[in-house]
Order: sequence, then structure tokens, then C-alpha cells
Amino acid sequence: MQLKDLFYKVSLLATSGSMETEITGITMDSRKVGPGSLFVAVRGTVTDGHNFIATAVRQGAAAILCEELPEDINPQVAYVKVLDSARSMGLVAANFYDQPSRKLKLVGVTGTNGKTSVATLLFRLFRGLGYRCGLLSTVQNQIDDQIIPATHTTPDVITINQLLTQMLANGCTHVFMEVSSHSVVQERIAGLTFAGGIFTNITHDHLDFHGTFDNYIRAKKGFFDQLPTTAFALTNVDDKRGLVMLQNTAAQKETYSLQTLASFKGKILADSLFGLNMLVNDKEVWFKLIGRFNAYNLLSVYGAAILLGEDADEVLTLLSGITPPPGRFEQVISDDKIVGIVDYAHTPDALQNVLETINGLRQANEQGYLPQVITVVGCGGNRDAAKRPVMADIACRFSNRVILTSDNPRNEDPMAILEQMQAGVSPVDVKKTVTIEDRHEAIRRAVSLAGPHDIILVAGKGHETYQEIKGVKYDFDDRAVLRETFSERGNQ
Ligand SMILES: CC(=O)N[C@H]1[C@@H](OP(=O)(O)OP(=O)(O)OC[C@H]2O[C@@H](n3ccc(=O)[nH]c3=O)[C@H](O)[C@@H]2O)O[C@H](CO)[C@@H](O)[C@@H]1O[C@H](C)C(=O)N[C@@H](C)C(=O)N[C@H](CCC(=O)O)C(=O)O
Ligand SMILES: Nc1ncnc2c1ncn2[C@@H]1O[C@H](COP(=O)(O)OP(=O)(O)OP(=O)(O)O)[C@@H](O)[C@H]1O
Ligand SMILES: N[C@H](CCC[C@H](N)C(=O)O)C(=O)O
Ligand SMILES: [Mg+2]
Repeated sequence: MQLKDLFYKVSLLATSGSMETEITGITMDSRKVGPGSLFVAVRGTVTDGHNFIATAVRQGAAAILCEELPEDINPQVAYVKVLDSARSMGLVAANFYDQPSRKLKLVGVTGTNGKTSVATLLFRLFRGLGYRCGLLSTVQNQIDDQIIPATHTTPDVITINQLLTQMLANGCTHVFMEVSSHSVVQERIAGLTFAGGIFTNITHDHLDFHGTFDNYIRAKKGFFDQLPTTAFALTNVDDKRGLVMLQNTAAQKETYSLQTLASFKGKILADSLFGLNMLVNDKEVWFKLIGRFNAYNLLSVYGAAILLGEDADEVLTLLSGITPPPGRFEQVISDDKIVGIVDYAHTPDALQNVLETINGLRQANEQGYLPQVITVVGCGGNRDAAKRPVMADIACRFSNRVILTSDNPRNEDPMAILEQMQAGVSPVDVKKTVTIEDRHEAIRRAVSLAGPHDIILVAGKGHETYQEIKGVKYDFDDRAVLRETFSERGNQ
């Protein structure tokens, strides 16, 4: 494709060289440049892509997209200057791949918690309705049955367009994707045409990246601000910021709620370890998912399905049979009936929701014994540090015993993270906590403290099958460790 076609409807500040240059690929990483590539120089959080323009040219780049033209222009190469190269890259990628997002129904889900849950439920529901579907999520990307490992919650915009193209080639008509706040700020969704957007909720997270809570809200709202008039914008009005999301959207405004009047209104009739019984717009349904937060997830999925033109009864019938996504309230039960729950709760709000759900579901047995709740939890390194003491405090307030341990320490000292968590434990709770840096040992300790019917919550890593320590990803799976420890216990 010629450079000028890539820049269709993109505002340019200056150009140098031929706009008829043939382009065979786009990349924002100089290490991936080959002959015929358009290299996009993006200013990042660690370094500035503009520093790699010369390297890209040496590697055969045919054209450069940047915010500042370099001093030494190579006459063989075309240069295009724009105001915001990350944003322009989205528009250019959409042109290069011939607008795949316009040829299918692309629905984005944003919010602090529930994105993977909602996107995965929608994916499963629409496959159940008979469509071929795509999924872009934290757990994995998927093209119908084919699983493609995910590196991010929301991939970069070039990868998104490539995946959408593959999805189209495989006959997909619907794609459900998570839209992280990072992706909005970094323009990873620029140039995509959405058929709908869903807001789940917003609570404390990622303040390391966004700086303030207001910036974080603005980032989420940025997604709705860029929806077209043809899309729907479906928001949770029970969240304090739910309506803020709709303030400046051109899309059709829709709401869901468990508490007030809304386009999609739910009411919980019963909530147990076996599932949820709910009224959904006055129809009574049993679901296999557990906990009030899942009532919200189900309601948003139902709303989106109706807004996409599906039949209410068919949707509810299929939804009632759907099981939770991996690592979301996933149960591993020992032979002697210790209940292990692996959950991806890695924010204060998610942890509190899960623990409140667990506390609400425990029941005393005939002898009057109320099962204990034992929580194993850590916080990731190189991520928001402010949530660490808060999560430790929540774990203590809602559990009988707490084992503080490592999550993914990444490049931080694991004990330093744990000390920040310990700072949140109030003096009365110190007695019930223990700190064990090694996550494997921590889970073993929890199992050794548990008896029949006690509940062990292993929070933070959910579906993850690795633990990242100092740049190395070691095999690690909370579910496998629980299973293995349970079976060792059975053999004693
Ligand atoms: C903090 C953050 O979001 N970083 C993302 C960002 O990287 P960055 O800004 O640090 O990039 P950089 O290293 O400064 O480099 C700047 C530019 O120079 C280029 N470069 C760099 C070196 C070189 O030799 N040549 C070269 O061309 C880079 O390709 C890049 O284009 O842009 C990269 C390319 O898209 C992302 O891979 C990277 O994600 C990192 C790995 C990451 O961990 N991101 C997390 C925080 C994230 O995005 N999480 C959200 C989910 C959060 C949630 O809601 O839970 C997600 O959507 O996954
Ligand atoms: N609607 C919800 N409201 C609050 N908490 C939720 C909700 N849905 C799920 N959770 C809790 O949050 C955890 C993470 O859920 P999920 O993976 O769906 O969120 P996410 O938004 O995709 O997270 P990430 O930012 O890592 O992509 C779950 O394991 C559960 O504990
Ligand atoms: N998408 C989130 C996942 C956090 C998961 C938790 N296990 C951790 O490593 O902090 C992030 O990248 O911040
Ligand atoms: Mg997710």
C-alpha cells in the first residue's frame, strides 16, 4: 500500500520524501523494522521512540511517522510529521488493514474490575447464539476455538488490527475486547470503530500510572467520548461515576442497575455457593456465577446482548448455563471438603467484594461450626503501591487468618512490598496475620491451618500460570499448588 493511502483522513504537519512510497508493514519497535516498514516513533514511559529513528532507517525502514523530524533526513526515506504519533498510528493501522473494526461488531468493556469477566461471558454467550466470535482479554485472545496468548489486557493498536483481520478471515461477526485505562491514554484503541461500550465500575487502581483518581476517571471516560453515534454506551448507574462516563458520548446512552430504574434492571433473589437467582427485567433466572459483583456482570452482558439485537429469552437461557472464566472465583475442593477459591482480585475493591461474598455464603454446620476464612494475598511489584496497605487491611477485616505473600514481585524487593502491606494491618489484627514471602509455602501454610468446610481464598493471580520475579517468569499456578497440597494432605 502506498504511504498516501495509509494517511487517508490523518492530519499531517509536514512531509519529506515521496508519499507514493510502498509500505509493507507498520511497527512502533525499531527492533522489528525490516525493508518496506513504516516505523512509528512513539514517546513512551521509559524511552522515546524518536531516539530509534536512525536505527530504523539503517534496518531498511521505507518511511517514518514522528512528531519531530530528525536533523539528518535520508533522501531514500519518506518522513511524515504529525501532532500525536500514537493517535495517528491508530488511524494509519486501521487504513493499512482496511478498517477491520467496521466490518464486524466490536464491543469494548472498560472499568477497574470485571472487564475480563464481562468480555468472556459475552464471547461465550455469542458463540452459544451461533456466531463465530473473537475475544481480546487479559487471560487470552481467542478466534473462535483458536487460542492466542495475550501479553496485555488491551494489545497495541497494530496487533489489534492484525487480530481483527484474522478474525474476519475466520468468519467472526462479533468481537469482545477489554479496554484498559492504559490503552485509552496510550491511544491503543485509536481508529477503532466500536459497536458498543460497557462500563463496569471504577475504584482505586493504577494511580502509579495515572497520577490522580480524576485522571483515571478521565481515561475511562475517554473511551466513551470516542464512540460513534451508531454505538451504544451501556453504564452501571449504581457506580458513583457511571453517569460521568456518558456525559460527552455521541453514542446511544443505556444503563443497568440493581438499585434503581434503568434500561436493564436486576434484583438478586438468592445468592449462594451454587449460584445466583435473579430477576432480570422481571424475568426470574438462575445463574451459575456467584456473588453480587457477578450479578452486575450478568446484567451488563444481558443488556449488551439485547442492544446488539438478540432475543431476551434465548439470551437468558444461554446465560443461565454459563460458568465463570478461569481464575475468577474458581473452586478447588479437597477430599476432606476444604474449599479453595482462586480469584484474580488484585484491587482493594475486588478483594473486598470477593471476601464479602465468601462471608455472606458461609453457613454454620449442624454442630454450630462456622467455617473459617483463610486468605492468602500479595500485591504486584512495579504497580500501584498505594493499594498495598489497603488490601492487607481488607484481607484482615474479612478473614479469620491472613497469610501475606508475594504476587508478581517483578523488579521490586518482595520483602519491601510485604512491609508496605504489613503497614496496613491494624494492631488488633497483627495476631491473625503471618508473612511468608514464598507463595508456594504460603498456600501450604493456609492448607495446614484449614479443616473441613473452611474456605481458603488465594487472591491476586487467578488464571496466571507464572510468577514474575526479576524479569523471569517461573511456572506457577495457584490452582495447581492448591490441588497438589490438598492431595499431599490426603496422602498423609
Ligand atoms: C507502562 C506501559 O503501559 N507501558 C507500555 C508502553 O511501553 P513504554 O511506554 O514503556 O515504551 P518505552 O519502553 O518507553 O518505549 C517507547 C517506544 O520506543 C520503542 N523502542 C524502544 C526500544 C528500542 O530499542 N526500540 C524502540 O523502537 C518502543 O517500541 C516504544 O514504541 O507501550 C508498550 C507498547 O505498546 C507496551 O508494551 C508497554 O506495556 C508494558 C509492558 C506494561 O506492562 N503495561 C501494563 C502496565 C499495561 O498496559 N497494563 C494494562 C492493563 C492494566 C489493567 O487494567 O489491569 C494493559 O492493557 O495490559
Ligand atoms: N463487576 C465487578 N465488580 C467488582 N469486582 C469484580 C467484578 N467482576 C469481577 N470482580 C472481581 O475482580 C476480579 C478481576 O475480575 P476481572 O478479571 O473480570 O477484572 P478485569 O477488569 O479484567 O481486571 P484487569 O484490570 O486485570 O484486566 C475478579 O476475580 C473478582 O474478584
Ligand atoms: N492487569 C493487571 C494485572 C495485575 C495482576 C497481579 N497478579 C499483579 O501482577 O499485580 C496489571 O498488569 O496491573
Ligand atoms: Mg482483565
